[in-house]
Amino acid sequence: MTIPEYDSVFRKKLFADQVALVTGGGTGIGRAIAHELAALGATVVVAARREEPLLETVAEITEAGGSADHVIVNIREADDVEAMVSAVVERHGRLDLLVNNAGGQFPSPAEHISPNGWRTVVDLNLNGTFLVTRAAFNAWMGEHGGSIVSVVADMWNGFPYMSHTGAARAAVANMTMSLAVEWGSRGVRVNAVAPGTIYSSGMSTYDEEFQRTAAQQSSRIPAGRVGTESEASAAVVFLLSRAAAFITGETLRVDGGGSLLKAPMVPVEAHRNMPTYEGFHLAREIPEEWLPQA
Ligand SMILES: CCC/C=C/C(=O)SCCNC(=O)CCNC(=O)[C@H](O)C(C)(C)COP(=O)([O-])OP(=O)([O-])OC[C@H]1O[C@@H](n2cnc3c(N)ncnc32)[C@H](O)[C@@H]1OP(=O)([O-])[O-]
Ligand SMILES: NC(=O)C1=CN([C@@H]2O[C@H](COP(=O)(O)OP(=O)(O)OC[C@H]3O[C@@H](n4cnc5c(N)ncnc54)[C@H](OP(=O)(O)O)[C@@H]3O)[C@@H](O)[C@H]2O)C=CC1
Repeated sequence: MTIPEYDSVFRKKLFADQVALVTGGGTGIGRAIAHELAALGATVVVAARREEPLLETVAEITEAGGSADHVIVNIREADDVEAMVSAVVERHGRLDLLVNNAGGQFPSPAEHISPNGWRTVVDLNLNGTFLVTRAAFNAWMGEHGGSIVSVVADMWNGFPYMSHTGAARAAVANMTMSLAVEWGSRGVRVNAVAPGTIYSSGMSTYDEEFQRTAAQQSSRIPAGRVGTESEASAAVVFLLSRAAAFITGETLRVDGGGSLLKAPMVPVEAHRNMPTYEGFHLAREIPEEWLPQA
């Protein structure tokens, strides 16, 4: 299927002569970011574990008149990451823009997450993001400057059934602030985007019930709906661009206001398993009708 050139709201040659690396750039949000950056003049390298989606995205971008290629990488492997960043700099002579988009997790009650399941999700979303960021800084940006945006998640106020990824993404938001301070003097801006529920290819990795709940809960947020891949991409592109030249260390929410009025994605059951504390013998007893009707 021929797809038309990406219809970005930003101006055409915004990233002319710049080189961008987008991890997870073969699918979903990453694919949209790769398309948008290429449509704005960047040479885009997409990177992930599976070659087929990467090749498809590269072919689409090329067909639309953009410049792109791909690298196979598992961002959980430090050697892979070093090789990926070296390949980008060797092939294209520079690395101006980095989008840490690769990531993911599985929904699970915390008590059922195995030690290895926890480690894997933290390894992917926190350690992998750090490894790629560090490699990009050491190979190019530390000397020449650059702009980095990491995709995190709506982990504000906790992330039930997603405790592993919530912890890892909150850590990335904190790392973003640390690196913004450490690397400001090197001309490197470091920001993040925190999407709410985005109707992306990633959603189909979840079972039907999870997807149904996510859609239903999203209709109860201020925007009244889920978000699109392009809405996430536009925020990433803005933060990468010179329009955000005075923004660093920020995590921008792209969630239709959902994090302000969070509709829980898991049922919160009525119960009486948290007894009250009475430290004062004249304390008023809570009337029966104010207690949960289990
Ligand atoms: C509203 C939603 C907001 C967010 C949306 C999105 O992010 S959309 C984007 C969505 N896109 C993505 O998420 C894409 C990227 N995500 C992924 O590739 C996987 O989710 C991954 C991060 C677990 C890595 O997978 P991998 O194949 O490389 O890992 P592995 O096979 O080596 O397993 C390692 C450990 O994890 C355990 N385990 C794995 N799955 C489950 C499960 N369902 N249940 C329980 N446990 C599970 C597995 O059992 C093992 O532990 P064990 O048995 O040794 O104790
Ligand atoms: N959709 C949503 O509602 C939300 C998404 N996000 C985050 O946005 C990002 C993009 O997600 P989305 O597009 O929706 O989903 P996708 O599942 O389509 O994207 C995840 C991408 O990450 C890549 N990836 C996963 N593990 C690795 C790895 N170890 N090394 C290299 N690449 C890897 C995958 O490619 P491959 O498997 O080939 O390696 C894939 O391209 C993710 O970080 C996701 O968690 C955050 C909040 C909400």
